[in-house]
Amino acid sequence: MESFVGLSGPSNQDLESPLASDPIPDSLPPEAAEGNVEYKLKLINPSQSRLEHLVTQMKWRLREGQGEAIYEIGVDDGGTLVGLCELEMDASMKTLYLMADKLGASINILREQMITGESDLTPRKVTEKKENDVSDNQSNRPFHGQVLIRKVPDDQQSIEIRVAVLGNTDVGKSTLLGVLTQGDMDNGHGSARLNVFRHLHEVRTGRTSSISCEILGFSSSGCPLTYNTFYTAEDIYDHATKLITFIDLAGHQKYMRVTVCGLTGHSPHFALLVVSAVTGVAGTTKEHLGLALALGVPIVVVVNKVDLASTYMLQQTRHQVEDLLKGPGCKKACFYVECVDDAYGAVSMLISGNVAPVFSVSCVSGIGIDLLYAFLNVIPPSISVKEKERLIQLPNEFQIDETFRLSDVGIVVGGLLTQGIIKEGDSTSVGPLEDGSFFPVKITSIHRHKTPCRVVRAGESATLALAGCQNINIRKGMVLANFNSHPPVCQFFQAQINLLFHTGLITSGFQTTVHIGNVRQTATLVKIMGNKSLATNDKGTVIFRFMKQPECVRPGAQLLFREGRTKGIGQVTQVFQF
Ligand SMILES: Nc1nc2c(ncn2[C@@H]2O[C@H](COP(=O)(O)OP(=O)(O)OP(=O)(O)O)[C@@H](O)[C@H]2O)c(=O)[nH]1
Repeated sequence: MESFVGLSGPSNQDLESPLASDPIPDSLPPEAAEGNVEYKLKLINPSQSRLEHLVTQMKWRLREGQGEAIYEIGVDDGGTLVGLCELEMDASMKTLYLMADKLGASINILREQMITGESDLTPRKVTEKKENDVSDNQSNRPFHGQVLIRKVPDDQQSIEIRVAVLGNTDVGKSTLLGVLTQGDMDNGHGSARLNVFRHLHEVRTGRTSSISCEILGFSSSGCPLTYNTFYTAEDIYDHATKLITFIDLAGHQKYMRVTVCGLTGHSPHFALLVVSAVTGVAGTTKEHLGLALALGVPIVVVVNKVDLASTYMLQQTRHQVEDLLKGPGCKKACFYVECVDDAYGAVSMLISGNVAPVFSVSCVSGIGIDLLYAFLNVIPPSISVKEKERLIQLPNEFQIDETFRLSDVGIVVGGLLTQGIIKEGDSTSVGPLEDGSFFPVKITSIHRHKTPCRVVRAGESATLALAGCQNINIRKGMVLANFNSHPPVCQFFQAQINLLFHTGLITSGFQTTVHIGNVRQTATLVKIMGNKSLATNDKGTVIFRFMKQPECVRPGAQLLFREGRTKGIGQVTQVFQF
């Protein structure tokens, strides 16, 4: 484990010269056998058997991308942008439409660009003339096409991505979500954020204190579906082939606990780290970045409020962001997204892990918002299809992070299904109770995004109405699981930790708030293996004991702990079954 930027205490980051952003590559990396990206040099007049093979291949790429595949046309397997003349490109696109049509998939042309030479802007000639070449009598202008193919898997309503929104207080996180999901600009005085707030005191103070989720849909042609055109979340959910769920988190230090819970409990695929162009990297920015990195959540930076910043200010902020991202534990280069092509290119860079895309936007003038939409339309889930399928095969486990008692429905719980599949009408059990036991319950109805549905699969969040548990005290941190599958309930667990910051030494008896998934509880450090104490940056194997009730914790789960300025991260290595 490395020490993480922003979680390693209050020391100042080293301010060296800014890291230059990487130039856009002239060729693509070689085609990967796995994944959802396929390179095709050309697709001209295929025979029937070749067409069938191409359709099977497209189906496979769509499965790899969990419903989305990217086709790069005019590119050879090695990644060289060879290019096609206009007629070849048209013929290839016709074949691509035919292939997609056979699968009932939609096609969205992301870009069709002319390939130019490296040193000058002269279009590169297609040098090789193949047997099937139809380029005669055509201009030799070679094109490269990038196409998004989308087919929502039969057992899903839409392709879903969860995006956490992080950043210091007042940088415009709630406003940005308001603008993206409502489709209307802000007035600079908080008009756009009103729909995102959950509590009256948030409306009064303008400060987020709780976690709120907002959805943004995309149609199969890539159009954003917002409340500007749809009245309800249900309408958006019904019409979207892709759905982004934003998790708006609190920026103020006072609500850091809520922010940590949102990150650990909602398992976001990506995080938008919002920075104000005016105030730069300030307040909780570093700590939020550190939290996301510790949990392995890929980061996209959004520099907001560019309408208020002078060119000098914006440059200063960009330099600060570059310094922050190249710091220890992060080590990423910035990629500034300036046009739609960059927005699409930023996706593969984000996935490579070494680069963080940086958008510059204004929620008031609307600058850069279209680029964010373009990017969000094409981001893929950050877990592989194999991992998703593995999780679906496991016994059910639904992590509860919200509970409600509704007069007409009874007890309703909200949370994330981390493994397995649950269906309406299933019998399961809820726990652990104070004595570590589970209590049988029935799932009477399921809602996703305020819409009724019958099935939830691993990786999806939902709200479930439960019957048979009126007298049970259901709390956040509990799980729904089939008791026969022996969910790992423990009071004591072992973890490998990295103490990121503490003013002195921690020894046995030290108490801290531990976050593991939806679990948040004070725990006592009862033993440090092979050592008496740990200081800042020390790593060690320790045993924790939950102070109150036992919890359901799985070996391998990531762990965060904090108490005042003390911070640490780690991984559960063993649980001592209750
Ligand atoms: N001029 C301008 N003002 C903006 C922009 N984005 C947000 N604001 C204003 O900035 C203020 C703070 O915005 P919020 O969305 O509440 O900020 P936040 O990051 O969610 O703050 P917390 O909830 O405390 O974490 C509001 O008055 C917004 O109108 C922008 O791009 N330009």
